[in-house]
Amino acid sequence: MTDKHHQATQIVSLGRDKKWTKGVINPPVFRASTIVFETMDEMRHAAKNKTNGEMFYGRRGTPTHFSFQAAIAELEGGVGTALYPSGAAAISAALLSFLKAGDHLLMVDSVYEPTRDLCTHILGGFGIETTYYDPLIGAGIRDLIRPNTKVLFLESPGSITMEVQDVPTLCRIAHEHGLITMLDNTWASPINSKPFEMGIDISIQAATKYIVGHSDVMIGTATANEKYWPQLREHSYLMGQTTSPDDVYLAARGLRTLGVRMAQHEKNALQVANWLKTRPEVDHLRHPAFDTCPGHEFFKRDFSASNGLFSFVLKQGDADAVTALVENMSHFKMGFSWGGYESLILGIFGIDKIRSATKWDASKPLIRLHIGLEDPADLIADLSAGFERFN
Ligand SMILES: Cc1ncc(COP(=O)(O)O)c(CNNC(=O)CNC(=O)c2ccccc2[N+](=O)[O-])c1O
Repeated sequence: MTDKHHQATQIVSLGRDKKWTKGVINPPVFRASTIVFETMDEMRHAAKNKTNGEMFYGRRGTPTHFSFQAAIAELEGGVGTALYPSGAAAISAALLSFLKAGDHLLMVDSVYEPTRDLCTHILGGFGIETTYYDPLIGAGIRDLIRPNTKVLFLESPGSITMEVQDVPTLCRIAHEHGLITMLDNTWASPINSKPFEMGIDISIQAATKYIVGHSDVMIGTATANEKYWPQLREHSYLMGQTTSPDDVYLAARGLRTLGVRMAQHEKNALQVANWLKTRPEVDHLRHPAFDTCPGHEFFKRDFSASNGLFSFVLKQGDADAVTALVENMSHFKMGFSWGGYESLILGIFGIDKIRSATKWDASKPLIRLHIGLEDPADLIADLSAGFERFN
């Protein structure tokens, strides 16, 4: 389990090796395509070391990238981190780095919808078959594994319906069959769960969210263990994946306050969630730290803290009532994404239509909240006024 004190110190110091920072606190922004060399020996040396932190060509990275990659890899507990222009790019690149025509992919049914669409509209076209599984399947995953199954993909918790998966059990069974395990670890961020300690081979972050923390950069990361890092790194490079050093600088800047921001998001969210529990309109909370959330027992075992993102289900309400609830808020804004300092609210419909292995009761509306850094009393007052409009 995470040593939170040591981790707080790690977050301040990681990636600030003088070979990259040149002595300044925040690694400078090195913008590059061409890197020039004085001699043929220098070029040969760079080519030989192009994959271990030496400058070779812009797409291989600059000290700005190397610093952030080292920080994320160490925080997640992996060997190497590849960077991508978005979380969705990290997901697609990780899958395409290891899947080929004829392979079979096991994908969690509660996955972020665009990931589901990637499987349907792109991987399917490449002859890669996807089977969706119940996020709470646990050891039952064994029955879905085929001779051509190559990857088991997890997202825990699911970013809308919040089911927490039994990651260690799923990884153990996947490895008995030689599968590669990939986890969309965005909700935990690199600090609130340790995917490689649970048996994950590749951990993916939509760093766009909590790592950046200010809703102003799109960026993704994929971190691999020793066995899969060379292939992830090289296949991502060959697919042309690269990130702007300016975006990497802003992500690295966000990383330094990740711990303190996440703690405040968690504290604020728990206060709002406990108030929602008292509301007669609420059927149940889907917040991993509450026992009404599927997989709550796995949250208690595998996570060191929660954050600001959770959902709740209303006992009833049609689209007009939900619209009245979520519109005209003073502090909650409606927007896709989460993990910034601002509070967001989404009334999400049609979840039953993006499920293949599980059933979703669409008669009860789901509201997803991202609890930001505002005063929780203001957020509760906002929601209270929303319920007045709802009723
Ligand atoms: C768990 C997880 N994993 C990957 C990504 C993609 O990251 P990126 O945005 O940097 O590409 C995300 C992005 N999250 N974005 C959101 O939650 C906003 N919602 C949506 O984009 C969306 C899209 C289609 C349908 C429904 C939703 N929705 O969540 O409401 C994520 O939540």
